[in-house]
Amino acid sequence: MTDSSLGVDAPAAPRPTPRPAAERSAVRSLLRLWPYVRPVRARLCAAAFVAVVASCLGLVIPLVLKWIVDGPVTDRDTGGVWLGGVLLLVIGLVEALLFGLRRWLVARPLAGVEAAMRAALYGHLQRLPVSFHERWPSGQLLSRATTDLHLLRMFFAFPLTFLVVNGTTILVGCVILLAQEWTLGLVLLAPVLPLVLLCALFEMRYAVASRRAQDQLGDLTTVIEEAVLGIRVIKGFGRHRSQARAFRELADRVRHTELYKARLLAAIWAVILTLPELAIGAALVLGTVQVADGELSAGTLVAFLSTALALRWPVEAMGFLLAMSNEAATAADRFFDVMDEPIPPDAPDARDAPDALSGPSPGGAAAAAGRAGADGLRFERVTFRYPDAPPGARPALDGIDLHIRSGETMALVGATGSGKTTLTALVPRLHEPSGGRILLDGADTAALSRAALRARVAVAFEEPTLFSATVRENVLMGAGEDGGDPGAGLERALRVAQAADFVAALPHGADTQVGEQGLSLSGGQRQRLALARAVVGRPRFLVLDDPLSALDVHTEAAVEAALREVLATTTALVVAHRPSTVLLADRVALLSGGRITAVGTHQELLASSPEYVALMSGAGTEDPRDPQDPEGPEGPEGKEDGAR
Ligand SMILES: Nc1ncnc2c1ncn2[C@@H]1O[C@H](COP(=O)(O)OP(=O)(O)OP(=O)(O)O)[C@@H](O)[C@H]1O
Repeated sequence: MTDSSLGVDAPAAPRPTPRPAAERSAVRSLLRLWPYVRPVRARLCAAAFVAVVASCLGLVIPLVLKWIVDGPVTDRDTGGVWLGGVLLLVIGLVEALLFGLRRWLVARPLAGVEAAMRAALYGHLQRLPVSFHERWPSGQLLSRATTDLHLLRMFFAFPLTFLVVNGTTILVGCVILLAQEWTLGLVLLAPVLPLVLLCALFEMRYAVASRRAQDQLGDLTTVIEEAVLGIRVIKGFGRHRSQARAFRELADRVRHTELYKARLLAAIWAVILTLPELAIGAALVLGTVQVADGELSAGTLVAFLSTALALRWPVEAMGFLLAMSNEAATAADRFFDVMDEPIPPDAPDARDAPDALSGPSPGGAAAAAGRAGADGLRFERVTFRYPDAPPGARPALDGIDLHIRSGETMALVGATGSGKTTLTALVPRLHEPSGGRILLDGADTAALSRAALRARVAVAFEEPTLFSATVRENVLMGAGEDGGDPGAGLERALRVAQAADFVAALPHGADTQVGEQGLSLSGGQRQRLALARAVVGRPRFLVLDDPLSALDVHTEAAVEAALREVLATTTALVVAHRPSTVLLADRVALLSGGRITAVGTHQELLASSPEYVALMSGAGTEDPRDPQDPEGPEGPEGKEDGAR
């Protein structure tokens, strides 16, 4: 996610580069949507058929007119004229009814198609790895899930049908025109070739502009979203003016692109309107001369011109239909940009695969922690490099060897940027190690399905995220499916996290809606709820990334006292910055420059590691490594090797 909350220059958020226009085919892009349209194909075809019939019925009107003019009018037959009038009325009514039927046929199924595509996109986004979400601006994803899918529904409902309907109507109309008087017909058809060429040129240019506009709209969505989420920072630093300027610049870019699109559309529309009008004018002059020479009946000329005029709307609408189809093709490309992102392969589900961790449910963690053969959490030569790290930079984690015995609590201590958060994120496989392996009770995490892994490992991050749901729902998110009595679990978790009192004081207790990101709660309250979520499922392995950083000293002491009870029955890795948190642990691992440089009890490290002493006294807070330096400050041999 980009941080442009305080941006002054309205930087365009990074986004995947679209394919060059030459490689792109609007038809190919739209054809990829077939699997989603397939279930409603019968309805769509029926709707298109009904619309074709309705539209072609409109072409019968000139033929009736010809009959009225050459027949009853010439013969001064009033009854015949009335009959013709009634016939025209009936044809008009049937046409209107058929168009209404078309709309009814597509409305509901297409809402279903849009919902199915949105569900597929959402499901895919949930399964994509964290590295994808770090790379993609959230606004780009939001605009794909909303604006682009809406454009696609509009395309199925309107342009898709009417490209077929209008195409068929124009074809049938041309046959009627040629059949009535082929010389006049040819005059009318003269602009077809230049029109087709101009439309192709328009299509190419409009496709590029339309992609640009939709991407810029995504960037704008990102800025709006960040401005809303970061409203406190913006107000706090008085940056609303620069923020508004940044927004205006981006909005201006969108406006320019939209104006360019409008100019393109106006140009093609002018051509589409003018050329056929000129042709109709020429045919009118030629036809009148023919009628005057007696080569053509007046009725035929009336019918001919009425047919030509009836074809005006189908021809004129082509410009809009092509523009809308192009926007839909762009929306399809943007949809598939996300859907084509590969989901990392997962091991078979624990139910199907032999699972080295099979045994008690998460609720039986106590037994598991102490049971014979349980090996705890083991890192073996684990290396991790962020995909977007500068080339030549040292990996964030480098050859980590660490063993947390079953039932043990290990504190992870290190300067800012030393890799603590990265290491904790590898356990639930939020990132995949670049090398080495991580074992849970002897089972390689890479061989476990993500579902099985996450049922056993619970995490609480320093930055606690709460969802717009009740306290109960937020906390029970951490309970397994088979987590026993959720009420009792919730109570216990809230008690451990010292959250029971403030939750009871909320207007509806645990059923209080905590709002988007829990903004109505204090940082410490949110952190305690996140901690409750981590412990509610009685996980066998607990990973806590500095979970008490936002608490005051008294609350922290109370949480620690209650947390001891939980930690006694689980295998835990706890990132700690303060001595009070470190004291929760049996042993401490010191992480420095992405390497474990010492392991021991708090007292042992105080006696043996000056870096640890500095960290605990608050003196050393910044990791000394230079990300560009491949060997780090002490070179490859310079570290104490006390990891095992
Ligand atoms: N998404 C990322 N892409 C590239 N590099 C990253 C990314 N996230 C973190 N890093 C880098 O990896 C290193 C370790 O970061 P990490 O967040 O694990 O440190 P930390 O020890 O948890 O720091 P802190 O105590 O401040 O939370 C840092 O140099 C950081 O700049």
